[in-house]
Amino acid sequence: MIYDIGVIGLGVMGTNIAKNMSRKGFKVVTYDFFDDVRKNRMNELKQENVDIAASLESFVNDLKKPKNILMLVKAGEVTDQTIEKVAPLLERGDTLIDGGNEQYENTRRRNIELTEKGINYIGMGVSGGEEGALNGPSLMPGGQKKAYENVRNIFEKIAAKADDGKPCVTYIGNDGSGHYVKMIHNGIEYADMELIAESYFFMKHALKMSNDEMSDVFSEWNNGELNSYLIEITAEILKFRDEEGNYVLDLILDKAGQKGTGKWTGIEGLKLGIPLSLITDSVFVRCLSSLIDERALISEAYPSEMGTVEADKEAVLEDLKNALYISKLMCYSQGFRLLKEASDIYDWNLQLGEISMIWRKGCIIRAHFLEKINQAYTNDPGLTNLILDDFFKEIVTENQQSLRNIASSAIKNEIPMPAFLSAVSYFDSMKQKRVSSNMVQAQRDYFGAHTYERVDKDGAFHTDWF
Ligand SMILES: NC(=O)C1=CN([C@@H]2O[C@H](COP(=O)(O)OP(=O)(O)OC[C@H]3O[C@@H](n4cnc5c(N)ncnc54)[C@H](OP(=O)(O)O)[C@@H]3O)[C@@H](O)[C@H]2O)C=CC1
Ligand SMILES: O=C(CO)[C@H](O)[C@H](O)COP(=O)(O)O
Repeated sequence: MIYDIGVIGLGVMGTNIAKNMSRKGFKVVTYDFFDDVRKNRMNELKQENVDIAASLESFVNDLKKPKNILMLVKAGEVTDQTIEKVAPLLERGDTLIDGGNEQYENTRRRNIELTEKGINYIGMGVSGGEEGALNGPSLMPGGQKKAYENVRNIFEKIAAKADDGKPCVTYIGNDGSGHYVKMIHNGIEYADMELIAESYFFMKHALKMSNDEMSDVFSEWNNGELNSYLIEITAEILKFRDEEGNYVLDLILDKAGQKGTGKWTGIEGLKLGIPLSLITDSVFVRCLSSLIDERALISEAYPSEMGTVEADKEAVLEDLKNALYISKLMCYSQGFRLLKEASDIYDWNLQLGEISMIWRKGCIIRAHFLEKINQAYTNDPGLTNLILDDFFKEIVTENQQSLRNIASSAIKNEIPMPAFLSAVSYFDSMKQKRVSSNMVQAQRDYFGAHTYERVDKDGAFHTDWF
C-alpha cells in the first residue's frame, strides 16, 4: 500500500490525528519508536484503517512522493532525536512536519538545517487536545509555503470547521511562525483561564455562592458575549460530583501545573519589549500556587480575612461579567500586539485577522469573540492595538467602571485577583499620554549618568545633579 501521509509518535495526539486523517479518507501509516506502544495501539488503529509500520524504514518507504511525515512527539530533545533518525531516509522535496508544542527558535534552527539538505520543515501548532485531535483541531502551520501546499488538503479536511464552514487552519508564514502563533495562543489561554479562575474565587468568597449557583452563572454567561469553550467547561467543572457526591473541584489541590508555553510567551514579551502583564501574571500565579508550604506559613503569619461583598448580588455579578469581558479583551490586545511586533521583527507578514479566524473552533481559546477581532483587523489591517478599534473602544468605555468596581472590591476584601488588577493597570497606563517614567529617567541619570531625552528638544541630556 502507498500511503498519503505518515504519523510518528503514538501518544494521545499522534494516535487521534492519525484516526482523524483516516476517517477523512486518507491512507495513513504510523510509527512509534517503542515496540510495546506499537503493539498496544495495533487493534485500536486497525479498527480505524490506520496501519502501523514494523520498522522506520518501511514506514518511510511506503509513503507517496514527495513524502510527508507528521511528528507528534515530545518537544525538544526527543524531536531532535526523531529528526536525526528520519531525515537520512528522506529525499529532496520531502517534508517533515512537527505538530508538537515546540519553541519557535528550535523550529527556525531545524528549518535551516533541513533546508540545507533539500528537506522542507513545517512547524505546526496544534490545539484542541485529545478530543480536538480526533474530531477537528485548530492548526497553525508555518514553514515553506510550497511544502504546505502538498499537505493543505489533508489539514483542511481534518481541521475543525467554523460555523461558516471554513476550516480552522491557514498557512501562517515562514520558519518558526506556526509554533510562535501556537505559543501566543497558549499564553492567551493561560490568562483567559486565570481570569475565569479569579472570577470563580470572587463569587465563592466575596459572594459566598455555592458550586451549583456559580455553575449556573457561568452557563448563563456562556449564552452571551463571553461565550467560549473555557466558560462552558468551567460551568461543567463546578457542578461535577464524584460517586460519593463530592464536588471534584473542591478536592483538587490548588497547585497549577505548566509545561512551558506560557513562560515562553512571557519571555518573548520581555525580549521584544511588549507589555504582556496579564499573561506573565498568570504564569506567576501558577508558580505562586506551587509554593504550597510557603503559603501555609505566610497564611499563619497573616491570617486571611477575605471579606464578603454586601451590595446587591445581581449588580455585583453584572459588574463581574463586564469586568471579565474587558479584562479578556486586554489579554487578547496584549497577545495580538506581540504577534504584530514579532511579525515585523521576524519578517513573517502575519495576517492577524486570519489567525483569529482559525481560533474560532477546535482550539482551547475558541470563542465567539474572535469574530470581532477579525472584524477589527479587516477594518484596519495595520491596527496597532485592539482597544483602538471602534467596536472594542465602545465595550471598554462602557465596562471600565465595572472593572474598577471589581478590582477595588478585590483589594478591599483581600481577594487575590492579580489578572484583573493587571488588566486595569495596563489600561490605565496605556491611556496616559504621560506616565511616571520621567522620574525613572531622572533617577537613572542621577546615579549612573545614563542621560535622558527631553520633551522640548532633541538629543541626549545629562544633568550635574550633585
Ligand atoms: N496533549 C495535548 O493536549 C496537546 C499536546 N500537544 C503536543 O503534541 C506533542 C505530543 O503530545 P502527546 O501526544 O500529548 O504526548 P504523549 O506524551 O502522549 O506522546 C508523546 C510521544 O512522544 C514519544 N516519546 C516520549 N519520549 C520519547 C523518547 N525518549 N524517545 C522517543 N519517543 C518518545 C511518546 O512515545 P511513547 O508513547 O512510547 O511514550 C509519544 O509517542 C507534544 O509536543 C505536546 O506538547 C499539542 C497540543 C495539545
Ligand atoms: O497546547 C495545549 C492546548 O492548547 C495544551 O493543553 C497545553 O500543553 C497546556 O499547557 P500547560 O500544561 O502548560 O497548561
